[in-house]
Amino acid sequence: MKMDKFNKTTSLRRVRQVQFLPCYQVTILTCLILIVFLFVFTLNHHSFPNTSTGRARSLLSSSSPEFNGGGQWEKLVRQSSTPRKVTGKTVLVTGAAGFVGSHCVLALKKRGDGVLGLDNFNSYYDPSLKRSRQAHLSKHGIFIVDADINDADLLKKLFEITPFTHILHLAAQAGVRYAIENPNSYIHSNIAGFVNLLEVAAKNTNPQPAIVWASSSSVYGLNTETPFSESDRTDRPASLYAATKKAGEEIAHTYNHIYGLSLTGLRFFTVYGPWGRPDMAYFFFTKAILDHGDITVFQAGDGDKEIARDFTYIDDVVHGCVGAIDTAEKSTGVPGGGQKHGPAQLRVYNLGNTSPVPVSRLVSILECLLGRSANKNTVRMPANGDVPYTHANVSLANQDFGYRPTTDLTTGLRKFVKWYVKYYSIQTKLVRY
Ligand SMILES: O=C(O)[C@H]1O[C@H](OP(=O)(O)OP(=O)(O)OC[C@H]2O[C@@H](n3ccc(=O)[nH]c3=O)[C@H](O)[C@@H]2O)[C@H](O)[C@@H](O)[C@H]1O
Repeated sequence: MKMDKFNKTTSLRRVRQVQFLPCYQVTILTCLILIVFLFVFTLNHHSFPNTSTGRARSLLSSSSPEFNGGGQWEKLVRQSSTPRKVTGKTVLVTGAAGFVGSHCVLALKKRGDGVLGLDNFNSYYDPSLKRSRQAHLSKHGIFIVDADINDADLLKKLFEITPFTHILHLAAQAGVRYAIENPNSYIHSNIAGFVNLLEVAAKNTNPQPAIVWASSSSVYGLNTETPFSESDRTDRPASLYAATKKAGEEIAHTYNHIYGLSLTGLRFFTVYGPWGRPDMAYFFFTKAILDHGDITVFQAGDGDKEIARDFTYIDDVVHGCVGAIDTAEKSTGVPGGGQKHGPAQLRVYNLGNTSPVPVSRLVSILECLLGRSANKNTVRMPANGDVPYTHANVSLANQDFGYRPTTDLTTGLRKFVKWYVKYYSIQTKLVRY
């Protein structure tokens, strides 16, 4: 390539300059290159592992407890719980691979909060569904620690790594009827697990977090006056599940009184939606209708009264959980569990839909959406802990944090069914209903 005069001269000068750079300049240049290299290397190793890489993704969705405690594990804990926004909260969500937990984790992360999940991935229902939720969340940089809320040392370790501002405690043994089969599971999770979490929050954190936790509409038990309000009596639970949730509310009062923990109980009303729980009627009714199986619809009284539930769509419940977190006041206790500085916030709210629907209507909606009839049997409600109806008055949650449910059952079930057939790869034509 012919070089013109200008280029030739310039290039010769440049070559000369390079040949005769004084030693000190070469040294400085070398140091600068090294510093840049070190900086880039460090950045790569301290930035959140790119979850698109197999190893990072596998760590984020790691199922093996041995990751609890190692350097890489600690880094995942720290990165997942670091807020993206300066004003972001740092929330520990227990039951994060559960139905309500996984939806709340995603909502908090998306708005810029730091979120760390914790879940024991038990086999109360299909653990693969929990693992799928975990994989879905890991794409958003959310780490779920595989552990049980009864593991005090693990909880203390997490608080050593991250000073969580809030705990959203959703881990529990759910399900009204299962308590007949496995009562101890309710004691393990809903009583011992809750007390363990409160013990760590009260005595092993600095500062103490504010806690929002899942109570249940079932605490209204055999009440007959509707709609149910938070000030109604709750001393007639109809199931062990309800009794453990009621006990949770009393335990919350104790830890609030002694240790100054800020505590907010949320009484969920039959929550449903995509990524839901297979142990709930709307879910297994859908499966049965698609599989041409039988479903049993309970009837109250002498088998002649409709049973109804105030079915509440998951997105409305998530808004309620976030609202409760955003209006939670700080705890007033001191590290180590000494004398609290003053009274701490203690609240309880209904999160329902304010419009109960008979179970038979739920079945009709599913039949229309799925374009198939159900093989329905109607039986008198067994003595299994179920109650004839639930109906929420939500004026308190609306007043305190703007809770306002907006999803009717047909709309919500349409979204659920759409998710269901996709998740389970079912080839069926859904009806626009
Ligand atoms: O509000 C709550 O706090 C609870 O809500 C949910 O309990 P439930 O309201 O009982 O929901 P779900 O099992 O879907 O039964 C729905 C209806 O179908 C009736 N039902 C049930 C089974 C059946 O075979 N036939 C039937 O008619 C049954 O009698 C009921 O009337 C959560 O599981 C629980 O963890 C808790 O969160």
